[in-house]
Amino acid sequence: MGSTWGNQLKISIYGESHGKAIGVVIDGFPAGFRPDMNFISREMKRRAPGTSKLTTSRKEEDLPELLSGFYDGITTGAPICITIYNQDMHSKDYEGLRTVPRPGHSDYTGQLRYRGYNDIRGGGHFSGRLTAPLVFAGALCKDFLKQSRKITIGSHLYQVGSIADLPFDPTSVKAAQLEKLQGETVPLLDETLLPQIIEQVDSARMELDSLGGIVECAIIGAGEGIGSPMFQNVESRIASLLYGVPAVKGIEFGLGFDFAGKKGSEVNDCFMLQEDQKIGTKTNYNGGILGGITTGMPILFKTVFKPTPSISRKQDTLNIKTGLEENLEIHGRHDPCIALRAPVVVEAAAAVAMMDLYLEAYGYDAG
Ligand SMILES: Cc1cc2nc3c(=O)[nH]c(=O)nc-3n(C[C@H](O)[C@H](O)[C@H](O)COP(=O)(O)O)c2cc1C
Ligand SMILES: C=C(O[C@@H]1CC(C(=O)O)=C[C@@H](OP(=O)(O)O)[C@H]1O)C(=O)O
Repeated sequence: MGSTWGNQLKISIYGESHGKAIGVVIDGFPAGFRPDMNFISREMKRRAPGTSKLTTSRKEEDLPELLSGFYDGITTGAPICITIYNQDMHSKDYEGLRTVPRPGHSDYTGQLRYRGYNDIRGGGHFSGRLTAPLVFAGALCKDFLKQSRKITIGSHLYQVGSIADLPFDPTSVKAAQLEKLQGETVPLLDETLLPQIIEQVDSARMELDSLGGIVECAIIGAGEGIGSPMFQNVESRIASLLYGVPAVKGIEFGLGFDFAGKKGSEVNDCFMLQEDQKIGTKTNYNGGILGGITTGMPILFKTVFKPTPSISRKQDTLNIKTGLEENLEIHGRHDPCIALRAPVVVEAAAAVAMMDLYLEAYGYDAG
């Protein structure tokens, strides 16, 4: 069951991009919680496709229908099941891709794995569309974590193509800053970069091409002492969810790959007593995690999204029936830069992971 994840809180994502519906079953969510449905619908809108020329032109409302797990707007403790009906499918765009697979997408490997029975339309279950139910689960968890533990999760576009934003300050990210970013269509720390970003993404699109990008995410208020060695550590819980998101090709915590060129004396986070008399560290190169367990400092990580594989430019591929190389021109509706829609998806993955860790640490009836 590749689409089920979790220990205390289990999520199971179902559906295909051009099937009737997509959705999620969430098992283990605490009873007695009244979610803020306006907040959840705002989060769904942050991810939804078809909102500008910088996204795929497929138009979906992404309105979740609540099928179970709520009574009078309050969670009952029973499994929560939500469905999002697909509305705007152009399945003709995908004819022929079984024989002539798209470079960089799942057409070829999906067939290998499922002996040709996979639904290839719109990428089927491999589609980025399956992040809509993940965002629902994430929004529910984010709301719970905020209300019951004052845990805040937010992110910004750290890089789009060749344009780099400022990084978060690793020792002093603030809840208000993260909440402000959640309200932005293109969340940036240096907002003056927005026109350049729009121009770069649009020119990639005009050149029938696509761009990659990096999302930097921060979790604050998670507290200290959460997580367990070795395989239930905070990094692996967050990363295992994020690697389930299509187009994610790398994640780094704290200084990440830049640790390689540093000396221990430069990057050991020295302990100190903070203003509130809590133990903290003077720096936060480890991104708030030591030994897989939270230190109490902000948790920080970056996630890289590859450039959208479906580009309109003519590409080489193989006709897997004839064994002959062919040219492929993709005529469909695709994101010129997945990273632009990804911040809310990254935050959702972080929220589900933190909720699972939180229930593990504090018990099922916590909150
Ligand atoms: C929010 C989101 C939107 C995406 N939009 C597209 C798209 O429009 N066209 C496309 O080819 N891939 C898109 N992708 C990425 C593909 O689904 C992904 O590259 C493909 O399933 C292969 O998986 P992999 O890149 O993880 O190897 C999107 C991914 C996400 C998360
Ligand atoms: C529908 C969404 O994005 C889709 C993700 C996607 C892919 O290959 O991942 C390919 C496109 O699908 P279609 O050809 O059906 O328009 C995107 O539009 C969504 O994010 O909700």
